[in-house]
Amino acid sequence: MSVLENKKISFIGGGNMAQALISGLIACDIKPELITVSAPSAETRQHYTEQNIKTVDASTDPKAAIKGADVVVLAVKPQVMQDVVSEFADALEGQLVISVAAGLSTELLSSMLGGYRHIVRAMPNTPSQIQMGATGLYATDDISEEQKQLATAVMAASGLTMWVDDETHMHAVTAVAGSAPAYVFYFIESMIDGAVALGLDKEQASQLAMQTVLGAAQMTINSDDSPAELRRKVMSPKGTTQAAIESMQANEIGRQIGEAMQACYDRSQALSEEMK
Ligand SMILES: NC(=O)C1=CN([C@@H]2O[C@H](COP(=O)(O)OP(=O)(O)OC[C@H]3O[C@@H](n4cnc5c(N)ncnc54)[C@H](OP(=O)(O)O)[C@@H]3O)[C@@H](O)[C@H]2O)C=CC1
Ligand SMILES: O=C(O)[C@@H]1CCC=N1
Repeated sequence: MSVLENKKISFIGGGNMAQALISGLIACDIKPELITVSAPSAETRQHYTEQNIKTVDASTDPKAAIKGADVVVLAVKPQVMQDVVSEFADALEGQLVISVAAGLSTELLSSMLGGYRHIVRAMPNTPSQIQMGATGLYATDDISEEQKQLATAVMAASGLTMWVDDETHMHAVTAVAGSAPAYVFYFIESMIDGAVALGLDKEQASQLAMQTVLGAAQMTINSDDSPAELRRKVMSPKGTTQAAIESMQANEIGRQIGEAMQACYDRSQALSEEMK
């Protein structure tokens, strides 16, 4: 029997990340009737009503999503987290709380929730929408093995899950998973622009770039070779790929990606400081 069987899961916030995770749950045959979304705007609520998901008007009845829930997923922006959770913190009665907010530590979340301790921190990414997500998870010693299994099941509906045992590693998870789809989209955008500059039309350029990234990513998963070895197998000596890779190396693209990830990591740390 699935850990999620008959579990009621409430989402506080119904934006991009909530929708991605809900899509995963529904694809795993979780009944929409067991899911509730709390959001202030009628437009967002309507979007979920159309999927047969229960909704709650966060501005008039913020505690309604908490009552009877087994799991409460906090999916609002870090900057509004304190205001949002203070509306319902005193209604929590042992539910597992999973926060997907960037930067906010379990200690800070606990203090925002008036000392509540059943909190798991998760950092998913938007490919969760197609069950191809990658989620890092962290729990304090207050979380039982059963609660960890429940948190794993909620997030695994959308893809890969990985627990870290040092909370500071959640900043690195954000840099390599949470924010990282955006780097790949940016890379694809740039490849399309490059191919258009070289004379292909946009449709041709898009199809070739997207299929190439998909194929290369799948190869890194299926192959016993490391990404570096796979790269070398494309590079014929004095061939076309060598010319491209040498251009990238001359421009220190690898170092620049590392710097971008450091900026992501630093911003994740700074968010936590700003919210204190
Ligand atoms: N987007 C991503 O790729 C990722 C995001 N995250 C984290 O997920 C969280 C949400 O991000 P994202 O989904 O992108 O943000 P969005 O802006 O798409 O969604 C935020 C949601 O919060 C809702 N909201 C605002 N005020 C309240 C309130 N008082 N009560 C209930 N809901 C409220 C909004 O409601 P309404 O629609 O009605 O305005 C909206 O649905 C953030 O903390 C972010 O760090 C984590 C990993 C990846
Ligand atoms: O950009 C952000 O802050 C959020 C967290 C990770 C992905 N999106």
